[in-house]
Amino acid sequence: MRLGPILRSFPHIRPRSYPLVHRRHSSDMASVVNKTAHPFDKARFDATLNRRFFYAPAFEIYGGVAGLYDYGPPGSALQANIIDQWRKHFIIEEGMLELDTTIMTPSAVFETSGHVARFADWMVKDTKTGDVLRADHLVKNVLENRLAGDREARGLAAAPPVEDKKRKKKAGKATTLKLDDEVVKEYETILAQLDNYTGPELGELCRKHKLTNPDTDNEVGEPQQFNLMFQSSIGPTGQHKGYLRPETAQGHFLNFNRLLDYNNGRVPFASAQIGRSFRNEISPRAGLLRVREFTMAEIEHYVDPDDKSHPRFKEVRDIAIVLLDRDVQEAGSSETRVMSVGEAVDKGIIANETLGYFIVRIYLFLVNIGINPKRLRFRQHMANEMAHYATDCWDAEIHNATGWTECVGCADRAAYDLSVHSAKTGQPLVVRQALKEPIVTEKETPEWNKKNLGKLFKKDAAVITQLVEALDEPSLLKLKGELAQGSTVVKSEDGKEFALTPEVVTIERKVFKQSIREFTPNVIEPSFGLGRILYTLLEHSFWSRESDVERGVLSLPPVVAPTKVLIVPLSAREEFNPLVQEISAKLRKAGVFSRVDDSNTSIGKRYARNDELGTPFGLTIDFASIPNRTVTLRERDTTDQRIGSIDEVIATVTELVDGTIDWEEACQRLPAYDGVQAVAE
Ligand SMILES: Nc1ncnc2c1ncn2[C@@H]1O[C@H](COP(=O)(O)OP(=O)(O)OP(=O)(O)O)[C@@H](O)[C@H]1O
Repeated sequence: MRLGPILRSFPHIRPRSYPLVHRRHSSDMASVVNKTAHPFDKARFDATLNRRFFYAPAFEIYGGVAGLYDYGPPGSALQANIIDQWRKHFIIEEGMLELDTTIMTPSAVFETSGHVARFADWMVKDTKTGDVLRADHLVKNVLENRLAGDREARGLAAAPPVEDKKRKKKAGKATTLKLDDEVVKEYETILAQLDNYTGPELGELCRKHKLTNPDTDNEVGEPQQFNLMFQSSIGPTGQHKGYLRPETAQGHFLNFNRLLDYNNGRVPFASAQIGRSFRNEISPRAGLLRVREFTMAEIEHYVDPDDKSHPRFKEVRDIAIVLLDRDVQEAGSSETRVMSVGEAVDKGIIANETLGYFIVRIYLFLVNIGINPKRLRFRQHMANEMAHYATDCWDAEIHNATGWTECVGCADRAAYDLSVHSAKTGQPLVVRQALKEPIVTEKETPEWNKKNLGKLFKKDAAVITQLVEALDEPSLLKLKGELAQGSTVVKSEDGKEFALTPEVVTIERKVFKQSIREFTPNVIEPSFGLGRILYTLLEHSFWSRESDVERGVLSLPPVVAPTKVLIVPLSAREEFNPLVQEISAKLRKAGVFSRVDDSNTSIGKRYARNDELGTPFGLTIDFASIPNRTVTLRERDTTDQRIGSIDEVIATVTELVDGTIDWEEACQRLPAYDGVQAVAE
């Protein structure tokens, strides 16, 4: 993939900040750090996140509620740093207009947007226990399980586990059965097209393939729609229905006229918003990947429907991305291909330049914060899957222990939202553009004698005017000819006939000059779920050293790491305090977030604890530090240590955190630490 040119175009993504090609991910950690890494262990990973309080079930001491989580200190800091990068990458780099709109929304808004009628998933009920399952998830889980069982029975390499062991066991005897080749093909085809099925089709699949509730092995009933919005009421009367928003987008659209005015009446421009959204998910079981309350970051980019080119597209057109396009999925396959975004737009695979531009910008953002590009793909929506108004839609999917998960949606929503809100409220939500050259047109135009029209036709006058004004050019010409002969007849929809004469109406050819063009802009919408990104980033960053498999390391890039530097005094003796305070103050002044670990435990344990928290650098103050004013600098992934004067090391670590230098450059500045000074006690 060619990243050089694009990195030069977007200055805050510094090519030298842990260069993208050298990014550390759990899957290729061994080659990066030149040490042996232990394979990813989901159970150990989950235990580490829980122990270090990245996040935990909300209301835990009351038993918790499925799909609701609280973030602890490292999780909150990581999320804040991801948001900070998002704001720099999108809002600042692209000059977007930021919003903060309300969560509680009156019902009328979601009735108009279509959410009340259609923001729903298909659910099925266990016929005996009444347990509720999401229909498409049931099909996916059971078929994936059967395929995994088939691979096991054929003695092929076991597929990555799709569910935890307990559920897998419950999912039935089928898990170890060898399947017919045609059945395997059929299951694979169903899975490739899963998002394309309607509710009744999912019901048919359950019946045909005898798909039962994996927890109980009981049959399930017919799929029914379940609306995912949380309903509430606004005010004390209970008469004003409201909803917690399930996305932030409507808040953008309703402020369109003010935003347009703020942007001096010109398109293209984009609004951006980071905030909470709520979805009453049917059965959330996948940790942060499917929750009922989550933070979204959404962009609405307003563009001329007749010109969806993007002024900066040339900066990104050579960047290659992994695509899984619609045709491939509809043919029952999930084979991806690598293609430059320029080629994908030229060939019409991606609908337009603006959509292509945002797909690449999403890719760069994700890779910059530490997502492994080898586990990132863009999947196009299939025909049935796409909202009826959308013209093209691509999901950034990130691979993780549960498979591929949509983390960012990127859709061309056409003019749908602005048009429906405008029609409902009577407020024009349009752009008026002064034309450089006025458009001059000639057309046949009815000229009415209002006095005669009223006298002759009384209350029917309005109907007649409407009938004639609605005629197209050839019909008006025909009318003109008939009037020239003396009279004509027009017919209303209910069959009533009206005879017209030149005393009432004449048709004349007139010249019109149009100097303003009015249009409803189209909207390209990148929509990010920050919790899914945060979770997959943690997974991609987690690994264990072969020398200490019990302990994990989170190789988060410094730019998002919750704490950037750990200050570790070798001993808790008082004489270390002045240096600890001096170093802390200097790091604060340099804008580098640090923490001191002066706990009464071995230095190795303190480092190990902070490796699990993803802290990229450690500064050790030892007994030689006091007379020599030296300090050692440790890098988390390699565990290499260098030594230098306090000021030299602080300057170096500041640049490492900013991303202006990488570890190799730091090593050229600071000599290796041979351990001699530490024992000079
Ligand atoms: N229940 C959820 N929990 C966490 N994040 C979510 C959830 N639903 C949506 N998101 C995030 O919001 C983004 C935009 O929402 P969108 O409406 O496109 O998702 P979706 O298609 O409904 O997702 P899914 O098909 O997985 O339910 C998603 O890409 C995802 O990152």
